[in-house]
Amino acid sequence: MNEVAAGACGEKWAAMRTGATQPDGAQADGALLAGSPLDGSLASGPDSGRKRAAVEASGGKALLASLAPLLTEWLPRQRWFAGKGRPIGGFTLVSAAELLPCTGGGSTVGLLHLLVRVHQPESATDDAQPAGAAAAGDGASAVSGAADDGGAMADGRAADGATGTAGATGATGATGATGATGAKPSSATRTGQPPESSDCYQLLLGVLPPVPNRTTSRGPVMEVTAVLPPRLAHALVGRPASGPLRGLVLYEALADPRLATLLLERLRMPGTFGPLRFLREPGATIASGLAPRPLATEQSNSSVVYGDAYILKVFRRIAPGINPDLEVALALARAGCRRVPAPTAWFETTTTPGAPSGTQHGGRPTATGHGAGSAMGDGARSTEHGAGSATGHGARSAKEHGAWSATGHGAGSATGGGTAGSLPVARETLTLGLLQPYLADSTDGWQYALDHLTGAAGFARVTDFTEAAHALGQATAEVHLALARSLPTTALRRPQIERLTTAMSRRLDVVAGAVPALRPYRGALRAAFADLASLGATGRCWPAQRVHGDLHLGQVLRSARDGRWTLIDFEGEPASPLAERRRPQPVVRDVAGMLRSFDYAAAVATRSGRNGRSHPAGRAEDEAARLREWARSARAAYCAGYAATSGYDPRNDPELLRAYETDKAVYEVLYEARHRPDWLPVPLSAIQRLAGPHARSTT
Ligand SMILES: Nc1ncnc2c1ncn2[C@@H]1O[C@H](COP(=O)(O)OP(=O)(O)O)[C@@H](O)[C@H]1O
Ligand SMILES: O=P(O)(O)O[C@H]1O[C@H](CO)[C@@H](O[C@H]2O[C@H](CO)[C@@H](O)[C@H](O)[C@H]2O)[C@H](O)[C@H]1O
Repeated sequence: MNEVAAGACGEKWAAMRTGATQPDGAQADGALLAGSPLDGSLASGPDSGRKRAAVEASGGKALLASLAPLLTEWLPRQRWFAGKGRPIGGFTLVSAAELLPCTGGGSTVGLLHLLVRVHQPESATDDAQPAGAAAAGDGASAVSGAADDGGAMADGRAADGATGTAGATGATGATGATGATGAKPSSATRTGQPPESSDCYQLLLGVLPPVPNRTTSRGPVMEVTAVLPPRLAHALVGRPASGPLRGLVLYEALADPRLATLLLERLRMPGTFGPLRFLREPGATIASGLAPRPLATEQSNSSVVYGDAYILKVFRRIAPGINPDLEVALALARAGCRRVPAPTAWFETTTTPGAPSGTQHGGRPTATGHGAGSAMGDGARSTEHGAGSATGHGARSAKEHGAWSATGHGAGSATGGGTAGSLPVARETLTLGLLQPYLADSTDGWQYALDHLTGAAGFARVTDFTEAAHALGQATAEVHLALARSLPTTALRRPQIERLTTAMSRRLDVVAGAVPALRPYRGALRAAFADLASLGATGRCWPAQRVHGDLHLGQVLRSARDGRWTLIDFEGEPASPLAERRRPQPVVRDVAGMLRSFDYAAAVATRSGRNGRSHPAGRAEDEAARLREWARSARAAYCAGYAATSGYDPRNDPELLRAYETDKAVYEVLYEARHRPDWLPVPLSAIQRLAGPHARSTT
């Protein structure tokens, strides 16, 4: 099995395959496996393409083929997997790196870092646009120079409608394998194939070595007896039946304190490791020896808390470009805003434009196109960041973005055979993880609100929450003011408002196409967008700026000590393309998000009942009225707090607010359908109300 070695990367995988435990009990050769972790030089250099090609032909392909059945079964069960309800058609290996050697010869656990593109048949939901952001495009362009066609595609899809196969490059990986964007439905249909889309996910897998369980005259024999200890049983991914990791046990690495600790160590001592770069904010220090614990909470990514001092968020669905969670938090922290936990450290990788086709398993072969587009394929406007490393992401860096956006990732692959370097496609940073101070004495707003609503000890009075909501409005306004000072601002005039409302309507159509329960309300909901469009047509103009983008009660932390609110998670709507999330938008977008969240909390409390018990029939109505009143007073207090700090009361913009609330509820229908189907009735109950005859008057 050594014959595949061509370049260090290939050798590595060949060695792994040689050394991997054989099912027949043949002895693994530990010496072959004891090499140091993959060398950063593999990620670049003159012959990296040759190495990549070799690996694609060998280890990467075999690895992916062996992981495919496991991932097909395991991924849909993950909270963070955004493709629930659609079959998985295939995978592309975007990058692979051993943070710890993963072969079976040693006695210690391995750690495998993967970026894997998951191909799924297209559903109507894949066309869903984040309406608010799309509309601000013109304004954003005025600042950043980015072109705006009002039609950015969802993550993972090429922008060019003529693209027959998706553009493909990869994050520079230790395997050098590349990822492929999914083909657009229209083009795929043209090729006679069912349309598909794809998303790139970050996986961190622990690799458990086999244990010696037999001794012969030649020494101990490794057999496939590796079993996860009971404390990690829930983290099992599976056991590959073939390939370089054949017979080893793979599991979710973040569940294992040893492996979670290793990640923190990498962040403590910044540097390049294979395709990964670990960076630290200048001046920040990170203590060692902090015990990790995975966070068990409702979230779209995966987080680990270290010794109650730090929290590391490992992003799951990876899009090209700096993640706004890092970008915005850095900008705010560097501008002196104390309402966000200042980023301490982060890790990232870089896409490689023009790399050869990816290592693909399953799905259609055409999905690994040869275009010069990005493997991460965030649509035509996803290359905004240029080659800037995360260290260069200063508070004003957004003003410099946009230079490459007009080239469009999809464009290079229009022929299905764009050549590397033939287009000025920038290398892009992909933010993979973010370490921030952990606010141990805090409760997130969602829990805090539910405690009030369900009458948990000390939280019984409905009125208690209004004070907190007022303070939350003030905190939101403070952050908005700081964002307006630090990052680009613009104005939304008639054309942008038209685009905004068109995008909102389009998102409504797409989500209704995917979630039948939404369909009966479509016409009535559209009225909210039409009212805003009419106002825009009269010449009304709204300021736009960088905002949080997905503000809700789960994104705010309240200190138990002094009631102070902190805002977290500036990632924006995870289901929306990154380029759109980074656009200036009206602050009302965030306000609407929070107002929807008060409604969500009341609806969830209604569903679960006080203290988790259902109500006697006679009291159910009283209780529903109490919860409605809770949401109404929280809403009023929040807006009043916002006005007190900023001088702008969002309630004075009822059309804008209603349009954004409606759009948010539509987004929530899609989000819940994709991530938490059980929760779908929550946004649907709001949809009913927003579509009802009183909707205009209740804003
Ligand atoms: N700095 C922090 N301090 C304390 N808790 C935090 C911090 N950051 C996040 N959390 C907790 O983790 C949860 C998920 O974090 P979030 O950034 O929203 O993740 P995701 O983007 O995956 O949804 C939050 O609701 C909060 O409970
Ligand atoms: O926190 P994320 O950035 O991952 O946001 C996504 O997931 C949220 C749920 O975790 C989702 O928020 C919805 O549910 C919340 C309660 O769990 C509620 O507070 C929000 O108001 C509601 O929108 C969010 O929409 C989604 O983007």
